[in-house]
Amino acid sequence: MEYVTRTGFHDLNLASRKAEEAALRRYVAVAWLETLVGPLGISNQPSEKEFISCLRNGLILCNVINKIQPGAVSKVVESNSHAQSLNREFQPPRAYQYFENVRNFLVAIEDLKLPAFEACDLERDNLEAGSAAKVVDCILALKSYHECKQINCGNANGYYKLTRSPMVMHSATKMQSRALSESCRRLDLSSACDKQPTANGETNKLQDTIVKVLADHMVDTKENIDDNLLGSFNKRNPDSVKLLKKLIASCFDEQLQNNFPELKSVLQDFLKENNGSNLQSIPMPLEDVTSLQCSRARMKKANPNHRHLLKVQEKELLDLKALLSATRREFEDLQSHLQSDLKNLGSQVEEMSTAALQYHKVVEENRKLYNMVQDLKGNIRVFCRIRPSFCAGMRNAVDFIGKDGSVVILDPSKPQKDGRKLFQFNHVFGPSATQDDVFKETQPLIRSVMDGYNVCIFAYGQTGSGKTYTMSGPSEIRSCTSDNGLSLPDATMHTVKSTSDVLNLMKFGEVNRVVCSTALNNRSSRSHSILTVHVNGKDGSGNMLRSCLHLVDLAGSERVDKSEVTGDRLKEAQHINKSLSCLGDVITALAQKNSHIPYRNSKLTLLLQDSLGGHAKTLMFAHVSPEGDSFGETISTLKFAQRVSTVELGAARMNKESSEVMQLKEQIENLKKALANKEAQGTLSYKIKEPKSPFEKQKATMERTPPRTRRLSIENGSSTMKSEKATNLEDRRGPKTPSGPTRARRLSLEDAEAITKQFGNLSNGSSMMENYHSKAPRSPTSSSFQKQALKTDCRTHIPRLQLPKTPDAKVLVTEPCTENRMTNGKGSQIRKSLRTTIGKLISGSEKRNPQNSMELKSPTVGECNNNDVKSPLAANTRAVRRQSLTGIQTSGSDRRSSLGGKPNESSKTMSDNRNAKTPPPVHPSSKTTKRWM
Ligand SMILES: Nc1ncnc2c1ncn2[C@@H]1O[C@H](COP(=O)(O)OP(=O)(O)OP(=O)(O)O)[C@@H](O)[C@H]1O
Repeated sequence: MEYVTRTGFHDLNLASRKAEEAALRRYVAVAWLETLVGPLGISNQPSEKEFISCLRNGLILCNVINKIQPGAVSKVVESNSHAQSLNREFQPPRAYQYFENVRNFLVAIEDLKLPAFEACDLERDNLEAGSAAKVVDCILALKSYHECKQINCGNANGYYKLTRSPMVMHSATKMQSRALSESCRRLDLSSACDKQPTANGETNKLQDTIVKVLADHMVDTKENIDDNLLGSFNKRNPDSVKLLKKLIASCFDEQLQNNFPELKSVLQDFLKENNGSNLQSIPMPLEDVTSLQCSRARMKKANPNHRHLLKVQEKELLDLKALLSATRREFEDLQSHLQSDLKNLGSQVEEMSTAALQYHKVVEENRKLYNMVQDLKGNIRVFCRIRPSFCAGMRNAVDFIGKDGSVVILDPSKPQKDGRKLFQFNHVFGPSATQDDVFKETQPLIRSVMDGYNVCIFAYGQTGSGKTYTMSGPSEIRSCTSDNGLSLPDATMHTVKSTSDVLNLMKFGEVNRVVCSTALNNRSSRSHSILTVHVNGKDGSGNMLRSCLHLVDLAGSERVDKSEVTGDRLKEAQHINKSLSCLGDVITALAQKNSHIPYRNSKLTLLLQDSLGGHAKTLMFAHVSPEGDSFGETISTLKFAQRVSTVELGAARMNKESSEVMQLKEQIENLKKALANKEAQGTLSYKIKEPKSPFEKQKATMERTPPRTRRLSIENGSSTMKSEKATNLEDRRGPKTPSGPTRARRLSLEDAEAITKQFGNLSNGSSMMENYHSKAPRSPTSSSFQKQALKTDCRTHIPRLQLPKTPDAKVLVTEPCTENRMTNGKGSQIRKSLRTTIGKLISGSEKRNPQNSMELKSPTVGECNNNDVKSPLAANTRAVRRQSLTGIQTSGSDRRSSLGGKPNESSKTMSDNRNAKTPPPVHPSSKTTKRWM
């Protein structure tokens, strides 16, 4: 083993020395040639290849020999650049011409008896071993000859010495070649190895392997391992990289890798820098340890900045690694935080949804409780408002206003004690109360409207007491219309979406309201004004809520002797007072719980029937003027208000329609359509002759529905213009007619009811507004009386079943006949389904909407219908039928009768039907008219 190692080093030494010597000789030869012919254009330490290339054209050689021995080569083929510039057509010499140069040079050399070489030695790119050395020897021999000739003054024969030993030349040119020697020595492996003691067996083994590979390489390439090799590494010469890889592959094994980690890292860095290859993919990187150590030492010396940079970079790398791991940790923390946050969020959302559900429940509960409180407070409430006095010097009739709703009125003409009268109301607004104060107290009722209750707010009081001011606000926007330009337009309904829509509509209504100056009020309203806001909405469960708000600004009662009105104004005053007197009668009857309530005596009371005796919530503003001379009117007003406050209304009821009812209605509509389609197809041949004239119509109706004629005779009988007999008849029928909510009203507002509304504080909910406008009072016999019939029931928006007016109704009437003629069973099924559905609807929630069903009158049905009514003339069947059509409840009613009776009395009244004895009618103009006029 020891032997092998020594041999290896010997070979390496030899090869290295040979290579060094060859390089040195080339160096000397080039240096000498340049002294004679100038720069050769190659490095001073040329490789063999470079050296040969430089001499290949023989030009330098010829010039040199001609300088030493003038005329040795007589003709030299030149590539003269000067000649090129003069002659544009100059052609560069061809290769064979250059060959002449070489040949002539070699002839001259032979003549001088100097060692020559072969011309082909200059021609090959791949040099054979020793071929370049021959050229170098030749040149160095020529040099010696020249030197000798110089020493012997031109005679060199026998004195020159062939300097084939490089060591001699080395010593001779020691000073010049110091730099080259240094660089060669750096890679002189043998000398380095000699200095490095072997650390252990593995190091020796590694060294041997490296030396062997390098020696082979040097032998192969005839080059020493010098800076050229390093240069070629830097130029990424594939040969040098191949060498390196060979070294790595052949010498480096796993164990060595572990023993020389530093070597490995340096080698990796080197390859990365110079070849871009990744040593990870190279199985065993290797470098001579000694050489590596030398390199590193050199690196330390030559480039301390790099070392520093490397250290800094290593440090940065470590920092980055630390940062990376810290970031990873942070990322993991964040991830876990995110997870927990998401969990929390989920649970919070769950909680929120639960809370939302709870909230809805609480809101619902709150609504119930709120309305319960309202019920307890009483569904009819009375507020008194006293307007500011206009006469500063006059004695005030209002003596005291208590915060508990009490007010003391003082008779100015009587001594203090006797003249004092105490009244108690739900609230009293003094002269200083603002509209805001009033609204604050009124607002809860608005909320009730949104909850589905019907609400009526009306202002009552003598003329000029401030009714319009309360209902419409301080804005004086009313316009006076000329006396003869009055009109009574039909009530119209408009969709409103915002407060401004409402206000615009109010302005529109105000224009139509008659206002004129009297001795008591220079802007006296000559009509009642009613603004109705219909609210439709859906609650959370999909139930439909329908409600309405009546805002009623009554025309003021006035003593005509005081108001000093004449002509049309006088007529207006009479009608105003008459309708107010009717209102008083109704209130009195309600307060006394009479079985008969004379709603029909006036359009006003008919209009307010639902509010006064139904299931609505009612608020009355009693307005009084504080002046002493109004004492009488004030007392009247307050007494009336007191009476109103004693009225017990039935429990307010929400107008809620379940989704089931809605579905049934929809079903009915669909069935109606299907039936109409059937008719259109001509399967029904029987048709009822349509009455043409109004008289015929009426007659037809009478014939078809004799009993209902009376119930539906509101158009005819409700007018105060009817004969007293007729009025009394109507009054008698009063208790027998359906109660408020079960009745559809057809009104002809022939009275002095110019109706205009104002409602500015509803801010949400979709609503419909009806404006009821009426002319100033006309003659009761006016021909327009019939034309101006208005439908005013707040619930009239529920889709109607106007069967008698539609082809469907006809079908119902002729049902048995048509059914017999049906050729297929489809129509029959449809009708059956329709009847079932209608039956369900009527007997269910539809009881609240009698107007839908009241028009389902078909007296002949019983006679013809074989399917549903077995005995058409049976009284009980008709009663049931009538009940279902009119919505009158025969039993089970838990509400107080709107007619003032008790629940069981009510039902008794119903069951007693028309045979019930009613109290004698109270003529509206008997007492109260006097009181007001
Ligand atoms: N609270 C009040 N504050 C200030 N002025 C008021 C108040 N109430 C009424 N007025 C004024 O009194 C006058 C009469 O009021 P208003 O027209 O409202 O009475 P009215 O009862 O509607 O009369 P009529 O029945 O004749 O129409 C108006 O000029 C009005 O501005």
